[in-house]
Amino acid sequence: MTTDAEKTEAASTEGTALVELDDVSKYYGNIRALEGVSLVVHAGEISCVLGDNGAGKSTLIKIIAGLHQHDAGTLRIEGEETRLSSPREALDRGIATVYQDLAVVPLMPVWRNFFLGSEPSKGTGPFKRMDVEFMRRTTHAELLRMGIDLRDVDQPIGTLSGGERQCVAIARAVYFGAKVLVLDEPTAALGVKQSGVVLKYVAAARDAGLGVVLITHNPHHAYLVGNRFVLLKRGAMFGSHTREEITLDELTRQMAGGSELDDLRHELERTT
Ligand SMILES: Nc1ncnc2c1ncn2[C@@H]1O[C@H](COP(=O)(O)OP(=O)(O)OP(=O)(O)O)[C@@H](O)[C@H]1O
Repeated sequence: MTTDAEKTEAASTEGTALVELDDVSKYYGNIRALEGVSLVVHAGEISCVLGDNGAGKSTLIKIIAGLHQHDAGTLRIEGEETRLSSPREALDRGIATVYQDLAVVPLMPVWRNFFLGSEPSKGTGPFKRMDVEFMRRTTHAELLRMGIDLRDVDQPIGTLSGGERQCVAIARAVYFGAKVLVLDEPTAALGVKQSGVVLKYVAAARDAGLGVVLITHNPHHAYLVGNRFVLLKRGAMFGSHTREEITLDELTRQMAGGSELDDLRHELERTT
């Protein structure tokens, strides 16, 4: 029997990838942050990047988000080879990044955070004629569309749980037209229940046709929603699998597989 994830993958892989990293490397001086890393992100799919501390996950995000440029290899966006020179350029090309420490203003209402940067007082872009009631209604409706019924959008966003704040940030990116969502450890600081809420929300964004890059160190979270899995360690890729190619047990084993022993050996070699 074909699962929903398999059907989504079969349909989406027919088109050009939204984002593709091919054999990408990045160095900070002598430090190898990434070497020979490849990743593909299709519409309607979640590509997970797994790795422990120092694996190169943040560096990979920064290349896709326009904060850093790669030193070697190729970045393609919708088939076109490119280098992103700023976060603004990444956003303009439909790539929205939601960082773990969300850029929200805790004392501002949820709806104001949702529309931050596009309020009527600033008169920017197509939103200059928006009124407050419209923004309140839209914030509520957009969250509800993805399965979150937030009754009071006037409450300060700081009163929401970490998981709910993540969902508001994701809903905002979707509403403002992102094609690709890059999520930096969205469940890292959350308990099981809140992680479930966020992962369900991420899957809803995927099902709405977005391509998602999910950065995580948790193979269970990745496997619950992911279509592809790239495994990083000390900047190098040590595995790249589609969902059909790997079981959760195998993914967990590969992530845990001798990692402590490897790290100890690495430290020993470095210091002797
Ligand atoms: N600006 C920088 N200058 C020098 N070295 C850096 C810089 N940023 C990252 N590094 C190094 O590059 C490597 C990869 O770091 P990166 O932050 O991308 O890993 P990570 O997987 O995100 O780690 P973590 O989960 O701990 O945040 C590490 O060895 C790190 O020390």
